[in-house]
Amino acid sequence: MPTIVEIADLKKLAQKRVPKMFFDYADSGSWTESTYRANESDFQKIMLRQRVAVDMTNRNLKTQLVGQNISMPVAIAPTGLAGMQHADGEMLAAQACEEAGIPYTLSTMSICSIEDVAAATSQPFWFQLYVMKDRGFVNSLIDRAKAAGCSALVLTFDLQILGQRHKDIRNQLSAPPRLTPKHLLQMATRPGWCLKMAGTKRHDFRNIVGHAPGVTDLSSLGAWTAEQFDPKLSWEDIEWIKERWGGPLILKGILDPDDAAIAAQSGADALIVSNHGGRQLDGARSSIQALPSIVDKVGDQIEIHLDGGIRSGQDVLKALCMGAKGVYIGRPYLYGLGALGKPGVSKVLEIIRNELDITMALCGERDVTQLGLHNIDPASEFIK
Ligand SMILES: Cc1cc2nc3c(=O)[nH]c(=O)nc-3n(C[C@H](O)[C@H](O)[C@H](O)COP(=O)(O)O)c2cc1C
Ligand SMILES: O=C(O)C(=O)c1ccccc1
Repeated sequence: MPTIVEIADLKKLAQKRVPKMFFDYADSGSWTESTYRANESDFQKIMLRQRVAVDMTNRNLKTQLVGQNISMPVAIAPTGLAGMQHADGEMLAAQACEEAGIPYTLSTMSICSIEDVAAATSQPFWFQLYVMKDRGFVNSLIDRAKAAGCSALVLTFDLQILGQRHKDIRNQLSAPPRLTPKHLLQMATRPGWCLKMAGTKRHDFRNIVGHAPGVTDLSSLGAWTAEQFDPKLSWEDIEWIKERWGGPLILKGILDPDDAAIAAQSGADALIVSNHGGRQLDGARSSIQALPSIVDKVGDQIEIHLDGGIRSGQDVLKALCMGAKGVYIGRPYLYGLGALGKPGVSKVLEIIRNELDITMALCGERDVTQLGLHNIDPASEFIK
């Protein structure tokens, strides 16, 4: 077993353990992947101010997101097909989050169902909603999330149609799902993964299979989902969703200050500055570059979260200094899951927590809620 020091170590291990088409699915962005790369590399353009001779005892990482107490300002981002990185992936990741005291967000496109994850945990988790054309089905998802005790709804606004994903197309990982000889070969070279998958009944999109009309197997599921994402989704839809849901609502996928201004008036409790991890509009700016103009415009009106490119506790700190109240991690937790299952996700959270704590102390700060632009070197890019 290699020594695991940073997130990149878990990524290497996941690549060895997860069949290629599923590792690539998690690891890729859309088209040329320039936005995906910028999400990560733009964090390097921000420099921190080193301060010394400050009392570093009694440091605090605890904070709140949408009024809920959490042990550090980090949540798990919703990711479809997480259960393909590791058998029962969604249940295991939710358990790791529960132990770490941070929110887990379950994707609409999950392998395990809302009810599976509720049965595997004892603390509320968050649910991410995709608005489908079949509004009856959307209503039933909202009702099921409520019944399962979910404590926030994350409404994704940046996937009315799917971005162009070249790696998925090359790997033939597209609707309708079909196993090719190449897929079988990729799985055969990952026997540990196969054994665990053979040991679980949860192989399909259980939020959908058995709940959506006419979806009975993988092939009818592919046809149904391919035509279900709603190209007519609009700001007006927030109203009926908010009313039916009745709890904290978080709007995900805002990158432009003009959209942020509308989002701030929409009745949502928070927005997530996000480009879907560089998986939708390739060529859009990175999340961290987009953050300052959105904070400027609506920071006093709505709680602002961010995701995209967070690969360390230091990245978390930079996002907080620039005005995000909390961040989400997508790929890092998927790497942990693919590498080691639940202990891998716990390890990711432990690494990030430790890096955040040490970086904060070396910046001369003791409380994560007190970070701000005063901790950023004014010579950094994206800083006015
Ligand atoms: C494999 C994968 C699947 C994803 N599926 C969803 C999804 O089902 N719903 C959603 O709102 N976002 C989805 N996203 C986007 C993430 O929620 C998040 O915005 C992104 O991963 C953040 O960037 P990061 O991976 O660099 O942390 C997905 C991302 C990945 C990598
Ligand atoms: O892959 C994604 O980013 C995503 O959001 C998604 C969309 C449709 C099915 C599964 C995942």
